[in-house]
Amino acid sequence: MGLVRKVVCAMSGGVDSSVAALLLKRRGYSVIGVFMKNWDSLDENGVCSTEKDCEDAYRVCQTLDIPFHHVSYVKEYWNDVFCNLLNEYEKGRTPNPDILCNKYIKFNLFHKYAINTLGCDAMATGHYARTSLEDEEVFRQRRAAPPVTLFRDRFEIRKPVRLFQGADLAKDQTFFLSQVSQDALRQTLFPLAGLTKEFVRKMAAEAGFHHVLKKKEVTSMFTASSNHTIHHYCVSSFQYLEAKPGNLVSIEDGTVMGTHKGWFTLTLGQRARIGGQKDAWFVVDKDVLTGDVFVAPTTNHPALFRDTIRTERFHWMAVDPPPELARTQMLECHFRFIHQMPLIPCTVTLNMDGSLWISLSQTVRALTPGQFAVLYKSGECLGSGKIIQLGPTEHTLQQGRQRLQQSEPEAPG
Ligand SMILES: Nc1ncnc2c1ncn2[C@@H]1O[C@H](COP(=O)(O)OP(=O)(O)OP(=O)(O)O)[C@@H](O)[C@H]1O
Repeated sequence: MGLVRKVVCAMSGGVDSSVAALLLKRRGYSVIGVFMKNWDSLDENGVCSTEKDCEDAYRVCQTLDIPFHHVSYVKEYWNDVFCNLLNEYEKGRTPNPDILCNKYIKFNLFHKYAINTLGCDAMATGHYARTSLEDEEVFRQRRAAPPVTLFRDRFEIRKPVRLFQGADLAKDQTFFLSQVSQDALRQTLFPLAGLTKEFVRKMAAEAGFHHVLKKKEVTSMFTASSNHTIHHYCVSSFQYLEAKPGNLVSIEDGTVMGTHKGWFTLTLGQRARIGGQKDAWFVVDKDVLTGDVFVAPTTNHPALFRDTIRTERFHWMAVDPPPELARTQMLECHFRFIHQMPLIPCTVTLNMDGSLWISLSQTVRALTPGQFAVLYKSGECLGSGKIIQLGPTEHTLQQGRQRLQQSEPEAPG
């Protein structure tokens, strides 16, 4: 193998990927900056924000004196991500476009473009995340091994590459990377792995990237800090779905409280606007067959809380389930289904079909089908699986207990 030191840096025109490119260059790699266009969108002034971001990425490349390319995945994004979103909505689920974009576009098509078309040895992004290979590189770099050795090892190491949280836990983005393939992970560098956002901003200022520092935090097309945020961004997809109006039904006594324009416009835990009601009501369930959306009064109603979910076949970052799970069918680890939500201890059971039952140590509000259950153990992101089934809510359990008490025969005497 000849000298393998070419790296494509995915550049969004934001601070993080600009500093990622700067660090790669300082580490002695031959860097190519590439901007990806996934979506045609106009801001409130009718300006295409994608073009502005592309221009910003180009200016950073000029400052760094590295080549710049741009690629369009608008068609592929539409087919692989957007249509996937529409399908999920039709099933009554709330999807996560960011995770799907990383899986199908950035760490699939873009990865292939970097390796096969541009002939590079690796790709890099400005994500705050770390892989096990990065650790080994750091170890070797301490012994002053040249980059050529590092890359050769990268291809020759057989053991699976693992994904870890980066040094800045407040910016941890492993949640969004939890569906990425082993092949792509093996050939990806995360130059910001050991840095904090604060330090990255300082580096950007020192490097003269003032135009990217001035921007508001640039994010991928959708960045979701909560179920509702994702949902808000996805509203644009509703125009492509057939409106399916139905009733808003009280979970407490079955009373019809009002109507809705289509259940896909409502997600679990979201406030349902019901005319004539003094108090706030929240979506707790949907019946895809009848179109009924069930609602409950108060944001902390027991019908919103549950502690068990089932996922689709789970995607393990390291390909196979952890040995402990394969051996005993059980694993103690941590769970999150929303980016940056505090990790919750859980017990995981592996099913024959590769799906998981996840039992949480506490009830969680608005666990939502379509979202991804992401698992962590000691700072490692183990992977994720789409939530497809929910366990009983506190409300169902309370009702069950009441019925049981009512049906119990009176004690004799
Ligand atoms: N349009 C794009 N073109 C090329 N790469 C992109 C694009 N959007 C995102 N990326 C890559 O994905 C990484 C994560 O993007 P995301 O927007 O989720 O996070 P970010 O922390 O705001 O990153 P940045 O500050 O670089 O925009 C970016 O750092 C960049 O490497």
